[in-house]
Amino acid sequence: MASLSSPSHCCSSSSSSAYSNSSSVRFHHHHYISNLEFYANSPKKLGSKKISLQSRGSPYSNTILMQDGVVATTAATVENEAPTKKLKDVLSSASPPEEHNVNNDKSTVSITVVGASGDLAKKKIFPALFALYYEDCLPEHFTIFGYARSKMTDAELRNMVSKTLTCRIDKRENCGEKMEQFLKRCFNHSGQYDSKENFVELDKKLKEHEAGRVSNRLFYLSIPPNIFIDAVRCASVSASSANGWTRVIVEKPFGRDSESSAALTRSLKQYLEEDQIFRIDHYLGKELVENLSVLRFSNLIFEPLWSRQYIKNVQFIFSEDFGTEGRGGYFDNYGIIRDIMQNHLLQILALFAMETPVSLDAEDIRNEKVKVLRSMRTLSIDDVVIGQYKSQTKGDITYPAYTDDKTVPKDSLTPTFAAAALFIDNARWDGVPFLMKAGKALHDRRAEIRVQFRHVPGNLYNRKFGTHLDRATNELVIRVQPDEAIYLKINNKVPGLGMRLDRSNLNLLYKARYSKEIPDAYERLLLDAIEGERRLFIRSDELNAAWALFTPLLKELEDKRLIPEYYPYGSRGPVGAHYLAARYNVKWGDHGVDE
Ligand SMILES: NC(=O)C1=CN([C@@H]2O[C@H](COP(=O)(O)OP(=O)(O)OC[C@H]3O[C@@H](n4cnc5c(N)ncnc54)[C@H](OP(=O)(O)O)[C@@H]3O)[C@@H](O)[C@H]2O)C=CC1
Ligand SMILES: O=C1O[C@H](COP(=O)(O)O)[C@@H](O)[C@H](O)[C@H]1O
Repeated sequence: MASLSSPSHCCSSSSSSAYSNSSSVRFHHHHYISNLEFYANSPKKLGSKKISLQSRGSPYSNTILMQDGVVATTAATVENEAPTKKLKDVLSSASPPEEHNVNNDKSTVSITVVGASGDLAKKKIFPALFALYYEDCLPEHFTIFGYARSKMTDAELRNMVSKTLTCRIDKRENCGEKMEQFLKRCFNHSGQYDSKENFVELDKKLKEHEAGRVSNRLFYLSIPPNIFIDAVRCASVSASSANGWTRVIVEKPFGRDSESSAALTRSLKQYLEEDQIFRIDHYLGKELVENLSVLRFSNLIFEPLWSRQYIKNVQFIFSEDFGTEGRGGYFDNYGIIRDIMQNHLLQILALFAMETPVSLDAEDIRNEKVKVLRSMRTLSIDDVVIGQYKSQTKGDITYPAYTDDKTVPKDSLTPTFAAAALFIDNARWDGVPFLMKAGKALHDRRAEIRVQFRHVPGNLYNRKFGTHLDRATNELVIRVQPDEAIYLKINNKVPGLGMRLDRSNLNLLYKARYSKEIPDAYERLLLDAIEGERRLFIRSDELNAAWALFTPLLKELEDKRLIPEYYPYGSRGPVGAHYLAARYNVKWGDHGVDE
C-alpha cells in the first residue's frame, strides 16, 4: 500500500475502484510478483510452475505459467499490459507466449460460503456480501455459492438469504431491486464437506458461471473447526481455480492451544500456501480498531505520549449483557479466555502497542504486531481472575446460570469471565500493566480501550481535586462499540469567578460527526479478502506467538480445575477483578462515576 488511505473500501465512491478496469489500476515495480510457485503435480495451488502478478488491492492477477520452456500468460485486466510485458520480456523473450484458454478481457470472482445453512453465514456473511453489492464493491462478474449438507435448491437458498438482508439505514433507494439482483447471483450446491466428488460437482457449476473468464475463487469456511481440514482438502484438490487465485477464509477457533493450533496450521499448509489462508478475527475489521493506527500515527499529539513515560496503564474491556445461550456446546470447550482474550483483545493490544511500521503494507504491520506479542510475558496464573455467571432473578425474570444450558455439563468450570494483567517487556512499555477484562452475562454490552495517563508532576491544581488525585489524570477512551466514540477526559475550569476544576470529555462521537452508517466488520474483511489485502488477517507466526502467551495458563487452569468466582447474571462481574487491578495500582475505567 502506498498511501495512508487504504486501497480497499473504494467501492463506488473511490476513483480507484479495484473493479473498475480503468487505468487507475497501477503497479509499483516491487509489487509485480505476488508469489512464485514451483510445485510439480502438487495438489496445492493449480498450475505446476506459476508466477502470479498481482496489483495490491486488486482482485485481478496475471499468471505466467511456465511448462517445458513454454510461457503462457493470463491477463487479468485490459489495463495492466505494462507489467505483463515487462515480465514477459524478462522471462520469455525466446518463447512466443501461448494463449491460455481464457477469455482474457474479464475476471470473475466466485465466493463459496461453506456452511451456508449455519448461524454465521445467515447472520453475518450473506448480509455483508449484500452490503458490498449494494455499495458497488463487488466485481462486475461475481457469483455466490452456498455449500452445505442441507439439501436446498437455489430458490430455497435465496429465500433463506433474503430473510437476512437489510438495506443501509441511510440509503434505502432501490433496495428491493438491489436485493433481487443480488439474489439472482446466489446459487446453492448441496454436498458433504469431505467429498471430493461433491466439490468436483461444485467446480463444474463454478466453471459454468465463470464462462471462460479468469477465475478467482474465495471459499469462506463457516463451519465447525473439526471439519475445516476435510473441507480445505476437498476445495483445494477439486475446486481450486485453474487460472486465477484461490483463497480460503478460516474462522476461529484456530485450535485451542499452541499444539492444536500448530497442527491446524500444518494441516492447512498441506493444501494451501500461507498467502492463500485468510484467518479472520472480526474485531480487526471494526471501524474503531481500524482507526487506532490512524489516531496514533497521523496525529502529532498522541504518538509522543505513547509509552511508559506518560501512560500509566491500558485497559481492554469486552462485555456482553447476554450469556452463551444457544452456543454453550461450542463455548464450553473454549471458555472466555480463548473466545475473546487470546484473539480479539490481544490483537487490539498488539495494534495498540506496536512500533511504527515501515509502511502500511500488510507484512510491515504484521511484523510489528508479532514483535509486540513476542516481547510479552507469558501469562501467570497469579495475574488472572476467572468467573462464571450464576442465575439471577430480577423482578419476574429469572436469568439462567451458565450451567443451566443443556449443552453444558452441570459441573463445568469453564470461565465465562476473566480479567488478566499482561506485560510487554520492551523499552517502550516496560512496567506498564495492560489489563484485560472479558465477560458474558454482565450488566452491559461494550468493547473499549482505555488509556490512563500518569498524573501531572507537581500539578498546581492538585488541591482543587482534594484527595482524588486519580480523578485528575487524563484518560483516552476508544469505544469500539456500541456508540462508537473516541473521547479524552480532560480537566478544565468550571466557568465563573471561582477556581473549581471539573472533568470533561473532548468527545468524537461517531453518530454525531458522521451520518453514514458504519460498515459491519465482515464487510470490510470480505472485501479485503477479495482484494487480496492481508493487513487485517492473522499470519501464522502471529497466531503462534498469541498461543504461546496463553497456553501455559490455560493448561494450568484446566489441570488444577481452578474454581471460578461466581457472579450473578447481569452484574458487573467478580470482585476479584478489582483486587487484581488494585495490585497494580489501577482502577477499572468502566466503573467510575464519570465513565
Ligand atoms: N456464529 C457466530 O456468531 C460465530 C461463529 N464463528 C465460527 O464460525 C464457524 C461457523 O459458525 P456457525 O455458523 O455458528 O456454526 P454452525 O454450528 O451453525 O455450523 C455451520 C454449518 O455447518 C454444518 N455443521 C454443523 N455441525 C456439523 C458437524 N458436526 N459436522 C458437519 N457439519 C456440521 C451445518 O450445515 P449442514 O448440516 O447443512 O451441513 C451448519 O449449518 C465456526 O467455526 C464458529 O466457531 C466465529 C465467530 C462467531
Ligand atoms: O468471536 C466472537 O465474538 C462475539 C462478539 O462479537 P461482536 O462483534 O458481536 O462484539 C462473541 O459473542 C462470541 O462469543 C465470540 O465467539
